[in-house]
Amino acid sequence: MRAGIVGVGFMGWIHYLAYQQSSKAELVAFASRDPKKRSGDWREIKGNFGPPGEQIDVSKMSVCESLEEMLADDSIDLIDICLPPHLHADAIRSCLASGKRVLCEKPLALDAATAQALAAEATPGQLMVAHILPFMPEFKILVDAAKDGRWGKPIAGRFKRTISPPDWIPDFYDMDRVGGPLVDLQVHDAHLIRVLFGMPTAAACAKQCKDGTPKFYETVFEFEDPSLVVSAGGGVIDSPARGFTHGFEVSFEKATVQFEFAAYADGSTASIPLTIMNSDGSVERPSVGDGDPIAGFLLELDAVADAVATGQVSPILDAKTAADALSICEMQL
Ligand SMILES: NC(=O)C1=CN([C@@H]2O[C@H](COP(=O)(O)OP(=O)(O)OC[C@H]3O[C@@H](n4cnc5c(N)ncnc54)[C@H](OP(=O)(O)O)[C@@H]3O)[C@@H](O)[C@H]2O)C=CC1
Ligand SMILES: O=C1CO[C@H](CO)[C@@H](O)[C@@H]1O
Repeated sequence: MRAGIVGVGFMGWIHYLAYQQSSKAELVAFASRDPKKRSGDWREIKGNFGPPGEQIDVSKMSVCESLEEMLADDSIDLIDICLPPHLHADAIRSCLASGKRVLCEKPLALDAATAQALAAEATPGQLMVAHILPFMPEFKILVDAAKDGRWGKPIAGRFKRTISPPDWIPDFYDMDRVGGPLVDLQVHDAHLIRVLFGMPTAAACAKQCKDGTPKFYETVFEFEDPSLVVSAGGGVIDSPARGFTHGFEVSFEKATVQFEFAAYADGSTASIPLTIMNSDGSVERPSVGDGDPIAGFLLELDAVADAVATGQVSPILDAKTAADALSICEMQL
């Protein structure tokens, strides 16, 4: 698969690193407004995981000033949209109109109705959404187990995702530009909940707001099956001390699976490693690799390349499921 990235920021850089490791997906182009980045100087890119940006070799790539310029290149199979959320819908529509396939970073759009419309406008398999959790080894085991039934059905889940104030993201609480912590952050867990448990029918959400946008919340979801016990919590705490934490405890009929990771401002980390508590009382701690954050993105891009090659899109990348994730976020507004 020959891909071109639009938007060279944190995710553009992380995707770039994953393309370098892929044998299925090749990055052949990128579009950036910034002449420095077009010259290969990506050193000022900042994010909250992975290595810092570097000087990259652009000599074998098609370097564009705009998405439109990249869309004119017939040799590109897929546009990889790494733009801020408020630009996703227009960029996707331009790509669809040019007949390009698209991988768009989460959230698919700023609201569920737009996301559903985009999913409907795309031809089958044309639009995919980069929800990363199901490709991260600690989370992938949940999706694999729900699919193959190794521990029976998933019956309960508690999900947590909390960050410090994301001062590096302009307009974070603006629902028309980023969407705040529900749409920008909890959407990861919302997508996972949708994949594992199906679509909730209602949500009871306790929340604190900033300028009318939910900032910190704890939510219990209802499903058609009243026996499912599923909750998600987190948001933004008022301190830079703990930059990021995420985790879960998910019960299947025959096993409970636990994981948590936290990164602190002093450079320390803490974790509950992936742990499986079997109903017979045994405890397992499966190996999940060396913790390289690029590993999940590599699996994600390879799954996208497989979809482009075969026409069969993994349900994890499905645009309608990504739109459902936004509906789950909106249930809590
Ligand atoms: N899957 C995950 O774990 C994560 C996903 N994300 C998602 O990835 C997406 C991008 O986020 P992130 O990389 O952090 O954002 P950044 O701000 O770091 O990068 C976005 C890039 O888009 C381009 N851009 C910004 N504004 C404009 C504009 N007005 N017009 C055209 N281009 C613009 C810029 O690139 P240039 O200078 O090259 O034009 C900018 O560097 C978001 O949807 C976010 O939610 C973010 C973090 C983690
Ligand atoms: O996972 C993430 C970490 O937090 C950021 C701020 O909400 C998100 O954009 C990102 O998707």
